[in-house]
Amino acid sequence: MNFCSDNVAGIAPEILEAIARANAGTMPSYGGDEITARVEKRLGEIFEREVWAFPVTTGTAANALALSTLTPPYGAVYCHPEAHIMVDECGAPELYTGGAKLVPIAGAGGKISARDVAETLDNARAGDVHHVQPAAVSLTQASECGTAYTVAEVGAIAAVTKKHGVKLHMDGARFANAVAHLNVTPADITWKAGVDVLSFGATKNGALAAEAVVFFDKELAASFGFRRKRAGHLISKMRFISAQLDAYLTNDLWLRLARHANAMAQKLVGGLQSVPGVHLLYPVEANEIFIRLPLQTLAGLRQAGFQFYDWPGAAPGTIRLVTSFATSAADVDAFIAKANTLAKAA
Ligand SMILES: Cc1ncc(COP(=O)(O)O)c(C=O)c1O
Ligand SMILES: C[C@@H](O)[C@H](N)C(=O)O
Repeated sequence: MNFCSDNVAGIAPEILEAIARANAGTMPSYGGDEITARVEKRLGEIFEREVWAFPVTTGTAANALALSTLTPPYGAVYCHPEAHIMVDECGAPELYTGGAKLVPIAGAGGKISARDVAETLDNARAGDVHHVQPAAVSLTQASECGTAYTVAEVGAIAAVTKKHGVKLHMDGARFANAVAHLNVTPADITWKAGVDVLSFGATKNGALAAEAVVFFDKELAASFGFRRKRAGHLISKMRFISAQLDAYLTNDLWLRLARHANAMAQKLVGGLQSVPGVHLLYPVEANEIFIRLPLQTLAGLRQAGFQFYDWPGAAPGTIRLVTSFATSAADVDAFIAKANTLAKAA
């Protein structure tokens, strides 16, 4: 069983069927099709307001291109040191913004605080020609540590960014998992709290390759289509990306898939509490678990065929376990049973 990432899971059957259904006949290309139009309308319904939505095929493209609308090339984009845009996008944000600087703001559990954002922006040397200029803050929801920002936390950060004339981006590669955990409305945790643009993720939660950059500000959205095309991310047969999002957003499939992934993570972390030598690093508020286990136990789990990442930069024995819509209760029970057997035998 593979707990490396939700990226290792397949495609939710409803989404695969939607792709096949979209394969009937011809449709206008480059997003001119009816499915793409329907997706933007559906996102408006879900977010309870008009939105400007642009499908892309990767979360990295969603993040980097979204940020390119928020900052000049001499700008500063503030994010957590473990943010995906900082650590795992190979310079795409820097490339597509024309060179903006990613500036880390530390914070516990993968989250940054309004207080630290305020202190950073208060001391950012705005107007000083020798310094990058504050332009955007990026939050990851759910975070790279498997935690979720509350509505109040997002709102407090947004109050600071707005005071400083700085935009607020949300990396929502696992947005569904956060919404499912928090039990809030998509509107409350985004634009109503002050978010300007959301990378709305679907790939990790059952899509083949589908994300949507969702703008809550028409002016910010105005240049995105050109930036997407220039980056080579305007998909000619867009209907097949949009069909994934259409199915994802139908009958709350996106939330049902995320709820299952989150429930499996809760089952897993609940079962692991009894394993001798286990140490949980962060609260489990989505579908990612960060734990430390004895190295011998980890070796035995790998020998038994379980797959998971050693977490880079963390203490020896620290691993990440990620559940998905496809994780079964039997998968979870097997991991817990094996971990217990190995730890007790050590
Ligand atoms: C938090 C987060 N943001 C963005 C991404 C980027 O997604 P992609 O790998 O599709 O570029 C990932 C990838 O898993 C991620 O974990
Ligand atoms: C790159 C890797 O971290 C990926 N974003 C994941 O969460 O699995």
